[in-house]
Amino acid sequence: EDQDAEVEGRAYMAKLNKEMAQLFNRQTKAAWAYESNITEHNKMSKLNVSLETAKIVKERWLSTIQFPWQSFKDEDLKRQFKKMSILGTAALPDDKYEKHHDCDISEKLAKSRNPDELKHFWVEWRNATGRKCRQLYTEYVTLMNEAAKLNNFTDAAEYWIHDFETKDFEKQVQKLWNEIEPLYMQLHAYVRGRLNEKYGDEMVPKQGAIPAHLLGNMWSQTWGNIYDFTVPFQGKQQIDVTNSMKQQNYTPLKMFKLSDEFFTSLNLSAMPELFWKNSIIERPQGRELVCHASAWDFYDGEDFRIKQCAVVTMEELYTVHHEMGHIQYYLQYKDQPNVYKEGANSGFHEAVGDTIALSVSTPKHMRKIGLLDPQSEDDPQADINFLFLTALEKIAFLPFGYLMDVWRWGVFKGTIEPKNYNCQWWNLRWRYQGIEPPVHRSEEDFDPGAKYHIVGDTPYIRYFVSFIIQFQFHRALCEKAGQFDPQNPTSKPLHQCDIYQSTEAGNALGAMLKMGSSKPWPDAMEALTGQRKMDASALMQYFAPLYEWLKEENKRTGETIGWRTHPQQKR
Ligand SMILES: C=C(C[SeH])C(=O)N1CCC[C@H]1C(=O)O
Ligand SMILES: [Zn+2]
Repeated sequence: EDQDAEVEGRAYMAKLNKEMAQLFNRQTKAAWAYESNITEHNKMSKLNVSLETAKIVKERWLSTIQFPWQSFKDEDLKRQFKKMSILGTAALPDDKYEKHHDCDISEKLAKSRNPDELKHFWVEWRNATGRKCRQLYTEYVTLMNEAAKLNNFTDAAEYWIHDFETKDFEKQVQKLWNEIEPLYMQLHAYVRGRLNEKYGDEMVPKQGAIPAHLLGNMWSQTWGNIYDFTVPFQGKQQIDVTNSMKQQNYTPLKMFKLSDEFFTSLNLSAMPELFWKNSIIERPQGRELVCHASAWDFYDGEDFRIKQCAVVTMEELYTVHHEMGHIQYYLQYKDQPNVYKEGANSGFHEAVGDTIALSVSTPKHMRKIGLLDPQSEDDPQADINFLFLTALEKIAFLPFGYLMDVWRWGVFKGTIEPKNYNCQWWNLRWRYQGIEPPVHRSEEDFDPGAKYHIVGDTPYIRYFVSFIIQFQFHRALCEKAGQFDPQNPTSKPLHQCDIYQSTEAGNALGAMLKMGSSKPWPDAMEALTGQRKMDASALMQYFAPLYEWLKEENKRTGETIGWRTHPQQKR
């Protein structure tokens, strides 16, 4: 009768996928209504719909786990049952589920060159956000661990890591970081040297950690905003194309159309009419909304949206491509059963747009689309400048992308206790990023809570994974586009590759994206790159010329590599 159970299971799963699609469509609509117009009414209806959805999902889960799916013959049907037998936070009783979805905070970004003003923004932001959330966060951690245990996980760390379907995942990401750390140390030493020149020994000690508020980003997670005074060779072609975009009257819509055209040039899907009708690409007047950029799948195969308060800058042009990458993934796997409508793993979903942006950001491509003077040529110094700007976005990010969930895994496992939340946060920030707070911090503060993803319950290691695998994707696509030769990697440098208009590359990317999560991610990785593991070699190959330059330059100027002194407790 196992045979009958499998036949019945197949019909059951087909029906369940259709029902889940409708449930998720309704839930996503309610979430969109709230996040695009924050009112008490929209908040309550989002919550009610979430509770109703959780109740139905839990009922279906109870019948799903009744099936003897582990003994089914059909591997694909088994995979669908396996995925559907993880209930997640819907396992929580209603009153607890409700509390788990609170403490959402919109975020703004601050940039200036006045250290006192920066310090003010840095401190005030944390007083207005994280500090208020510490107690709630502690309760959230308890609930998350409770939900994890209801799903037969030891704690929420195991539940989150389970998503990557990779045994020894934590070891793999630690190994990747160890391979990249020497490059990060060189970049850190060079940037600290420039900050020391600008702000002096008192504020930026030559051998110490870098004060967090001077790096051009509220969380010191990317350093692109201080490119102007840290660039290796001044006076070269201006690769920050923000001014060109403004001079050419770029609008947010034009930025999205530019990105759409890149995808169609690869023979990938154009954005459907509904996307242009339903998306929010500029901050609307007269209402509160969550401005953190996001891409939405409404699980009906037609309705896909981006919500972004886009402004005309180069940084935002990259975010546009990042979000459009999510939508492209949704479009490519829209015919999969509902249960497979996700990335091969969550890092894949974050990597698609960034991979495209690696081509878009090249001076070669910027000249093609008229944002860079066509006469300007790629002399070796301009080339280093370009690699340096990309490193400020990609290499500077890696320790932050790594430590965010190292801290949270510790919190969920209980190795980081509430009484040490902030102290352990700064220990990790010092150890991995070589930064320190500009003012004294105590356990009255809750600095992790100043980051959207921490209070928004969004895992973060996906971005670390994305920043590694996007270079593997880029290398494979460049090879297919005839713009990189693995036998002779320096003949066509990887960082100068632009896959624009290559249908070979686009077809290969599309084939991987169409899979959704229907196969374990190593199969998807292999389909595009021929590799079955995450591998830092593509990233190291991309940045090799910069790495060599940094080592020579830091030796020439006698920079100390690393940060000797422990965080001085600021008065
Ligand atoms: C753009 C998004 C939405 Se999925 C984002 O949260 N990112 C993209 C890169 C890192 C991370 C962040 O902003 O912290
Ligand atoms: Zn994303």
